[in-house]
Amino acid sequence: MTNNVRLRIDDIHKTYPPRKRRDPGTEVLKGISLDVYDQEFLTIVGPSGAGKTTLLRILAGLLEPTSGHILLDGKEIDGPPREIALVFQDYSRSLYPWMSVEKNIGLPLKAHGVDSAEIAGRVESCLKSVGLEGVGEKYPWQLSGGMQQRVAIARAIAYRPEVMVLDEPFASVDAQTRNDLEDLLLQVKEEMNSTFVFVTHDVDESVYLSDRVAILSKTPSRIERVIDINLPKERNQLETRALPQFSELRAEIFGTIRNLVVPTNSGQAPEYTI
Ligand SMILES: Nc1ncnc2c1ncn2[C@@H]1O[C@H](COP(=O)(O)OP(=O)(O)OP(=O)(O)O)[C@@H](O)[C@H]1O
Repeated sequence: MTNNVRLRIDDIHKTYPPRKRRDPGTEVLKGISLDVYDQEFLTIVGPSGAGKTTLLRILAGLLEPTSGHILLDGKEIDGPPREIALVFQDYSRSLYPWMSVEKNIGLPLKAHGVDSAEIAGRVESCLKSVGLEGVGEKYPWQLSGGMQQRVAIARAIAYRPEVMVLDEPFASVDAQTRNDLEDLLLQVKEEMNSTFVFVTHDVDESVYLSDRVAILSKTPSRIERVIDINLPKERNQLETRALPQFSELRAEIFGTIRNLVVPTNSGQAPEYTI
């Protein structure tokens, strides 16, 4: 992580328009400001429905904010910038079932005019990076869920993005695959020096992966807190998660979210899902 700001989220407000008469609309984001530094891994967590996906879609240029600005390297974005690659939770919808794995990975490159020899080289090396050598000619439906999500990650990294934006990418895979994919992301980050913006419901995952964790408040949301994850840079599923600082950080994040959902003096049992 450097001190250079890669993405600036500047006073973003978002109100979804009314869906029917008398509906006042849904105010989701209320003044979100946050700098994302070059080469950092920033994770956004918060109560369910806090607007995490809304914020990611805005910063990837897929959704217009009601007001505010997103600056990438100091320039305002007004559509999906080519420097940003996206990975969503639902890999079954993000891969085209009628295209082979290699065609799926090469598609965005082709769309940007990269020549076919270069595409073939990048597809091969990215499949290798995600541990899927030799599956290029298969179709997504011939692969397990975890493998399909690896393909989606390979497609994003083939693009060599400056910024990778990932919305709960591991929510639909089993626990072991999830841990493997977490380590894969950290390895990709090291190799590519990219900046990562990640959303998860899993507090432990946020601590394990991140340099910083931003916690959104309830809707209409603001940034409630940003927590520095001062863990050793080298992460390891067994050792890192066993560190006392790891437990302290997760307790701090859980505590912050719990207080957002149930006031501490309410006497109620906490009822929240994140
Ligand atoms: N297109 C839309 N039109 C109207 N309201 C919407 C739309 N998309 C999302 N919302 C509402 O905005 C709020 C925030 O949704 P969003 O999906 O951004 O939250 P989230 O924090 O990602 O949720 P979750 O934690 O459940 O994944 C929710 O109340 C949702 O119902």
